[in-house]
Amino acid sequence: MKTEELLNLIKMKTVEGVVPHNIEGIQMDSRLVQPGDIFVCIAGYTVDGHEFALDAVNRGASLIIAENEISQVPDNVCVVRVKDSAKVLARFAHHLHGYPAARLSTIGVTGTNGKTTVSHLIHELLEKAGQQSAVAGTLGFRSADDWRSTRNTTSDVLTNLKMLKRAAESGCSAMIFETSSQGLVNGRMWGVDMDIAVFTNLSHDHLDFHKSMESYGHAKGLLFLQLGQDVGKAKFAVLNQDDSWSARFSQMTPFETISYGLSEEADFQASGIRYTEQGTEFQLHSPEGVFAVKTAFIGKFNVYNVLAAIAALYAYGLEIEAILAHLPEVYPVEGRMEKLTSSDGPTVYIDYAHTPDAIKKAIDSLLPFKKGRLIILIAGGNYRDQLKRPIMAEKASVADYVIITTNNPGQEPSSEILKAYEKGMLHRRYTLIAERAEAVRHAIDMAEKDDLVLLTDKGHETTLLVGDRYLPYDEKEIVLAQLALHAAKKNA
Ligand SMILES: CC(=O)N[C@H]1[C@@H](OP(=O)(O)OP(=O)(O)OC[C@H]2O[C@@H](n3ccc(=O)[nH]c3=O)[C@H](O)[C@@H]2O)O[C@H](CO)[C@@H](O)[C@@H]1O[C@H](C)C(=O)N[C@@H](C)C(=O)N[C@H](CCC(=O)O)C(=O)O
Ligand SMILES: Nc1ncnc2c1ncn2[C@@H]1O[C@H](COP(=O)(O)OP(=O)(O)OP(=O)(O)O)[C@@H](O)[C@H]1O
Repeated sequence: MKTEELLNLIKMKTVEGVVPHNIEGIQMDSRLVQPGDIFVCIAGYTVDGHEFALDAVNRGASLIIAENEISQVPDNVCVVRVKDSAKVLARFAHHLHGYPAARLSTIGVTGTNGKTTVSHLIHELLEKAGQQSAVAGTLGFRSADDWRSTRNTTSDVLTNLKMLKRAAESGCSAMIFETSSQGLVNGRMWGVDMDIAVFTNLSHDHLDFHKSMESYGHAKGLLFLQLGQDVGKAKFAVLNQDDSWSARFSQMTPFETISYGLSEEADFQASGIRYTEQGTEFQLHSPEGVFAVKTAFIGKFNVYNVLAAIAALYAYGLEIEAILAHLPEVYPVEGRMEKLTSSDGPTVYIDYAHTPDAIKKAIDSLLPFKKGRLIILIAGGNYRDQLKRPIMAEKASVADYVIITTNNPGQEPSSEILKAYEKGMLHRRYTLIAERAEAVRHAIDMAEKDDLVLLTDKGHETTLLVGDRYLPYDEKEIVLAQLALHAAKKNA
């Protein structure tokens, strides 16, 4: 592409050196630069991209976008000084790649809990309705049989563009993005003009990053600004009627709001809910009438997730009857209330609950089936949101027995992690076990046949960060081995 065409997109700039006639591509990581590329210097949280400008030049970058002065750049390389290089990155990259977001419907899902579940439900139901779809989030990028891991829940601008292009080129009519608050604040979604924005819920998390609930809520609200202002288009905000943040998010967009929840005011309302260990049934009150709903997802929080997905698909244009016809065939993703049993042992659930609200809701979802004790394992680590730890322990205290352990302790001393959780305990029926695998084995070992064991915080993850190393870790394998041992002991 002609360099001039790109440079004309921005006004506030100072151009130094020789402007190359054409440019080949654009990178924000010097290590990926190819000859003829633009390198954009981003001041990160751990390092400053400006420090890698010379590395990029050595790899063939012909144009550098920078906020600060770059010294020692050869005369044949052009340096364009701008106010905000992250914004320039988004504008240049989307222009260079031909705006792939405009070639399909984009659906963003935000909220503290439920993003992966709702995104997965929307993706699966679209596919079952015969619409090719792609999804990007905590579990990576997925489109048909193409499944790739990603570093973040919400990827950087360039990775998003790659995924969008792949989805558009393979014929997808929709792409769903899990949009984390950090991703929104860092502008990782800039340039993606959203068609449907979905909000699940907001509760305590990530306060190490956002500092207050007010700024955390503001960050989530940025998704609704990404619907834009072109009221000539059919766009929708799908909001949780029962979460008070929804009213504020509705004010951020001119587009129609479709609400869901358990309260009667919701456009998509669930009533007469019946919980079983196999799934959930309820009556759906919708703009198209009342329907019977059957799903394999358990617990009240999943009623919300299912309603959010139905409302989003209605906004997308599917008929409610068609959505519901396929719903019983959709199963939860790995590590979300995943049930593991053995003939004479306890029932074990592996779950990804890692916020106080998720712990409470995961427990609530199991209480209707509790015959014996409920044993819960809670954990955290790596200096992540330390304020939520005692609150998680407080919520976990509803269980009959609590095992406090670590998850991805990283560089943080395990004893400090355990102490922080211990502070929130409301009773003395708990134990502290620093090593996670040992804690999991202990939870199963102490359980009887009628007991329920809820293991939280690990979910689908397959590694454990200890020190600065990611070690292989498979919670499911540990559980199955321990259940087998439990059975062998019983039969001995
Ligand atoms: C704190 C934070 O948000 N960090 C994100 C940030 O990284 P960073 O600022 O540390 O980047 P950096 O390593 O300092 O590098 C700065 C610049 O120098 C460049 N560089 C670096 C090295 C080099 O040799 N050459 C070079 O050019 C880098 O490419 C980059 O452009 O930008 C990166 C690229 O977008 C992200 O991958 C990274 O997420 C890290 C891994 C992370 O853990 N983030 C968390 C807070 C997060 O965002 N989590 C949410 C999920 C939350 C949830 O739902 O639970 C998420 O969306 O993942
Ligand atoms: N609607 C909900 N309300 C409260 N808790 C929920 C809800 N949906 C899921 N959870 C809980 O949160 C955990 C994580 O679910 P999910 O992966 O769908 O959320 P997420 O927002 O994508 O999380 P993350 O962004 O951290 O990956 C689940 O294992 C469950 O315990």
